[in-house]
Amino acid sequence: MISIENLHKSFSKNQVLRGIDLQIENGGVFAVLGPNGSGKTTLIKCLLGMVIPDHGTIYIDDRSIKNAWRYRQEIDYLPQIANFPNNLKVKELIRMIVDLRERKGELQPLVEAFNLQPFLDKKLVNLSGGTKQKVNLVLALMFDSPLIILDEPTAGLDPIALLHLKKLIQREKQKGKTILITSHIMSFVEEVADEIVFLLDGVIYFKGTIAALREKTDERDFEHAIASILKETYV
Ligand SMILES: Nc1ncnc2c1ncn2[C@@H]1O[C@H](COP(=O)(O)OP(=O)(O)OP(=O)(O)O)[C@@H](O)[C@H]1O
Repeated sequence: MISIENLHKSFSKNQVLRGIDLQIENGGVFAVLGPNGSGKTTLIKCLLGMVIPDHGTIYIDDRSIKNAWRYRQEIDYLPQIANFPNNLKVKELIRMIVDLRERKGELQPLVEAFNLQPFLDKKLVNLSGGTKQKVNLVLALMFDSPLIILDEPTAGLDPIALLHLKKLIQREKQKGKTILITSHIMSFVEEVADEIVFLLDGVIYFKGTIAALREKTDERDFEHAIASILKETYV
């Protein structure tokens, strides 16, 4: 279980997280939502130890992550923007990540799902944006960790790849894993998420099911429910 208590993070005068309290139970798909710049990636990076919070504590399975690092071995992560050396071939990149993680990983079914076989000998610089995203998804899903964090996983994917991604997320969920996702694609969130966590003004505005959000906002569907919250912030 992830437990976050009173988390604060500012970048100079920009107070991004202003007291996040959040509990994520083990098992299920949780979508972290919020407008651009609301701090979704910052929150995720705090969980991964890539951003150090100014204040507050994060526990994963009852252990504080402060000054710990081993816990990261049990997390698979798809960054929003992955910056790998462009002159590497896809198969070289995969081998490098396998070596770094010192785990074997299950590669072939994912390569097949995303139809990446023809690209394994190609350099990253020569791949399209969507193909790069498929490679990054393979790297994020191949290690069978109990916690998977996917920052904007649908970015650039064609409809077939999107279908495979949804299937893979369901498959990982059925194994009892906890999957955190950020996305601005509401139809995707509606299909895959068990619960949503909505970040607004640096705090958790809402955590619960989509049905509960519809009720809270008195809107007939998910997209309108989200729009009604966002409208308040755009005024
Ligand atoms: N390393 C950094 N240095 C300075 N400011 C940063 C840094 N990282 C994030 N920020 C700022 O923090 C705020 C939140 O950014 P973050 O990327 O967490 O938002 P987000 O909710 O993920 O946005 P989006 O939906 O656009 O991906 C933004 O104003 C951003 O400019």
